[in-house]
Amino acid sequence: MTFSQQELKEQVAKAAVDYILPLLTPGSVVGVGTGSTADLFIDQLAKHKDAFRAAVASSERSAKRLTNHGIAVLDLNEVQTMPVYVDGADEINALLQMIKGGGGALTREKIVASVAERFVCIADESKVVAELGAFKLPIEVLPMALQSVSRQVAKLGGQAQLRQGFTTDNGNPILDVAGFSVADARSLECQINDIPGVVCCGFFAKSPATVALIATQEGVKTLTV
Ligand SMILES: O=C[C@H](O)[C@H](O)[C@H](O)COP(=O)(O)O
Repeated sequence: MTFSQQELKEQVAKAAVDYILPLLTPGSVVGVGTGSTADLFIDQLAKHKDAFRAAVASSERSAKRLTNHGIAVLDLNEVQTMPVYVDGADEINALLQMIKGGGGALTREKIVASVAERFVCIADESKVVAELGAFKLPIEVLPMALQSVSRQVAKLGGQAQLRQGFTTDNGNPILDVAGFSVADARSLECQINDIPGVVCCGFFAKSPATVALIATQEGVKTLTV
């Protein structure tokens, strides 16, 4: 029997809830990511509403899904710490460094994750890569800096393309950048962050995941560094 990608995502969403439940108390706030895998995690988390107090969402989309399940959603400014942040990824390597932002939520994801004690990445095995970079790197940019950032990105070896018809929850456009050589994702993340006008880039390399739960045809595997 071969599991579909959707079934693998469902399996890892369930595994994520099993993983985080021992970390929660009735007063805990859970950090919640964005995307199709995070959606399934929210659906599973909703079965355990008594195990925690509330959630902080990394997007309007996730906030709505949480609220629809009757889970209280707090503004991040109301929260000092969270035991865990759970989110998907577009790519993840053996160091648990990721590319995120395929859904455009990268900036809020990075912010919410930074407040949590652990980042639990949940993904199906198609997201695991030897080297980051086949997935175009999303960069959230201030509108006035689209062209200047694109030129700076070209100097770093990337070809930037505006994500058409899309603005983030913060009201900004996204550049999707192909062609980077990503031998050192951490260094490249810092270089991109330093470009004036960049709000956030989709590398999560300086602060990788704490643990990755990866759904495979042989079951959910737990990866740590
Ligand atoms: O902005 C979107 C997020 O970074 C997602 O975590 C990422 O795109 C993975 O999404 P999915 O679980 O739908 O593949």
